[in-house]
Amino acid sequence: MILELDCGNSFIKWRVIVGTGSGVLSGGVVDSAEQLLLELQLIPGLALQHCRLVSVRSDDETAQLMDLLAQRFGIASCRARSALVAAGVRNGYKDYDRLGLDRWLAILGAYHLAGGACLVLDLGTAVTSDFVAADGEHLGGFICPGVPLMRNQLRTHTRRIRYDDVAAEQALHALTPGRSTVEAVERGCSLMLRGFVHTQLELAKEYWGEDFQIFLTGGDAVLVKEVLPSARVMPDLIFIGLAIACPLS
Ligand SMILES: Nc1ncnc2c1ncn2[C@@H]1O[C@H](COP(=O)(O)OP(=O)(O)OP(=O)(O)O)[C@@H](O)[C@H]1O
Ligand SMILES: CC(C)(CO)[C@@H](O)C(=O)NCCC(=O)O
Ligand SMILES: [K+]
Repeated sequence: MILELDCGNSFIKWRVIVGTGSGVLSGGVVDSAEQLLLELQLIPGLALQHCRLVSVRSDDETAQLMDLLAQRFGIASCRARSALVAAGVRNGYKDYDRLGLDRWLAILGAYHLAGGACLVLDLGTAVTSDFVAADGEHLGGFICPGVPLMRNQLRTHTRRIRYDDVAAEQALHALTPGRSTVEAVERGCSLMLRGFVHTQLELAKEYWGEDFQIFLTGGDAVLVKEVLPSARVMPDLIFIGLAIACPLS
């Protein structure tokens, strides 16, 4: 059994797969290493042999997590690293090791699946887009705040924008102009996200005409699914890239 971890800025996404195949035994989303250990304890018959992980957190925090896993399960973790070239893709950053590793793995996963040009969108705490040409050349991408950050900035820097999570969810059944604060903010942020995604799509068309695939991942992928009917929505895209970056025999 292999433990796979995607340590994002807000959450740790985890799953346990059986062998090197794609059989997923269990998985989830947690907000701390402690919570991860608690959830793993609940899996009957858990027998971890390996761990591979990607982290956009600090080296200290990531090393702590790897130590914790070594102590608890006696396993070493393979951590995905930056590379200039991997699996037919050339990193497009001027300083290749500055490109977020979650982006890099999503790119590797997408190019592997597409075998051609692709637009990769990851909608998490931050929203990112990346462009990979048919020959595997990564052209770069864009980073902007995701919905959780936009919403929190509004809450933090205003006095009268206040509402709860339940109201927030209900506000998104339509995208007509809001008639309450919660509707106005939630729909506004959702439209900003859609506008961003739409712009990425137009840019990809300028580069490649109709000859490219779109990959959509991250917790807020559902918010833009409708505007990208041809997108492949792949919650596990980073894990696909992780298996490419950290192969285990
Ligand atoms: N128990 C849970 N706690 C938190 N999020 C959950 C939970 N279950 C499912 N989720 C979903 O998982 C998503 C987290 O994935 P997301 O891609 O946003 O990760 P992130 O760590 O916030 O972002 P990033 O990887 O960019 O730092 C949330 O948006 C939420 O929709
Ligand atoms: C942009 C995020 C936060 C998205 O998770 C991550 O990929 C990251 O920390 N990247 C480093 C900066 C960059 O990619 O240019
Ligand atoms: K992410």
